[in-house]
Amino acid sequence: MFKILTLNNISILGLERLPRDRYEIASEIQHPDAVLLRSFKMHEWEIPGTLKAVGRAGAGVNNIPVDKMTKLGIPVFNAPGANANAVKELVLGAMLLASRNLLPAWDYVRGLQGTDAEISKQVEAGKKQFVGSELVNRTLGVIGLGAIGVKVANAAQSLGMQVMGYDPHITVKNAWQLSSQVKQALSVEDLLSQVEFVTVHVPLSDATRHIINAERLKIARKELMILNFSRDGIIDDVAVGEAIKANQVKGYITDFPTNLLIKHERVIALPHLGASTNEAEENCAIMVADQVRDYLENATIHNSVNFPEIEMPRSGSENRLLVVNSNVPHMIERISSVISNAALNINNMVNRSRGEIACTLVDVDKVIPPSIVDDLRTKEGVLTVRIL
Ligand SMILES: NC(=O)c1ccc[n+]([C@@H]2O[C@H](COP(=O)([O-])OP(=O)(O)OC[C@H]3O[C@@H](n4cnc5c(N)ncnc54)[C@H](O)[C@@H]3O)[C@@H](O)[C@H]2O)c1
Ligand SMILES: O=C(O)[C@H](O)COP(=O)(O)O
Repeated sequence: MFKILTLNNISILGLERLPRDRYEIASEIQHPDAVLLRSFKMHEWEIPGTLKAVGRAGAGVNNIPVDKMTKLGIPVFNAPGANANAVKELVLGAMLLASRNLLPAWDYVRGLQGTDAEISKQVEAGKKQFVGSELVNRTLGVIGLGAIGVKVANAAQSLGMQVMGYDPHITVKNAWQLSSQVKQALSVEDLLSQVEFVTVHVPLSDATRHIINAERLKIARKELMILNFSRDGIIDDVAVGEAIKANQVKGYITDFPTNLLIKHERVIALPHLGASTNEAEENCAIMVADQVRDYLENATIHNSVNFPEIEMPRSGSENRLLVVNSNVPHMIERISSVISNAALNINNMVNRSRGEIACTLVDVDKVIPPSIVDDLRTKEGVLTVRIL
């Protein structure tokens, strides 16, 4: 029986992928084999010795101590692209909210009083305060052309916007999916100097922290509208506040409210709603539950942010061994010597590495004695060993 600890609410459709005869799932459980989470901040969380896998039902993993997990030999899975459409739709909605002054207009209407005829009169008299502008022909810059950025760029293009994109690490797959009408910016500065709207879709890292800052805002086109549906910290909120005051920036729409900007009249702050649709929650939970299950049962690794992709079809042999080890010389030699000393014959074997980590998956001809786990654990470089 595998024990799964949920650190956030995970869609039931995802949890149903883990059969109850083999999985015990709870939000409080001792000695979990895996955790499933969304935005729970795991950095201060005490990692149980039994933990074998972490499944993030979403895209961003900055809430997870990924480096620490790697050192412990624990793969972290996420759900790439599974909530991208939800974010794309909210970004489009946010641009429409801002460019048509919908929030102040709504506030105005809610304050109206009188008979229907009087309200109608006030509507016609008041509407001139809320004249907006259309998105067609407006310029949008997209920083980060991954699962979300590509969808945002293509959708904005199809609404008639002129779109520029910046992503020095764009994948071939995403480049193929990007509309050929999207122009390539050569730098963040190049992009900011040309666009009226900018939206960021990058993970939070040292390289992306404050990717829009005071320096860059000085170069930006006047009256820039900034959208942040990525993460708190990617935009320098203090610099944006100052730039709004100086009329360099027209407005800021963020999914990550802070005290500084929460009540600012030219800031629209939402409660981290980007991925909060039924569809996205279900897609993410299903994807990550399937991946964690396949890892626990077969040692298949798909969509891990810190481990290599690995898969070896079951050949009828149920005697499988997974060794997670440091990616250093002589590991295969050490592992195979323990296996041959136990008089086991290797039927199939796969070894894959990524950065400092390697995984060795071995199917053998006989039942694996549990003592082999202890033998392997004593070998230099071995991080974790499992019989599956
Ligand atoms: N608001 C929400 O609810 C919500 C929902 C989903 C994702 N997100 C955030 O959005 C981020 C992106 O999600 P995604 O699914 O598109 O991820 P993704 O991995 O598919 O795309 C990220 C892209 O950013 C690019 N990138 C990295 N560093 C860059 C840099 N310095 N400059 C320009 N581009 C850079 C990468 O090359 C990649 O193409 C997530 O990491 C998460 O933080 C927020
Ligand atoms: O990175 C993500 O996928 C989003 O920020 C969604 O976070 P959530 O799952 O907590 O809504």
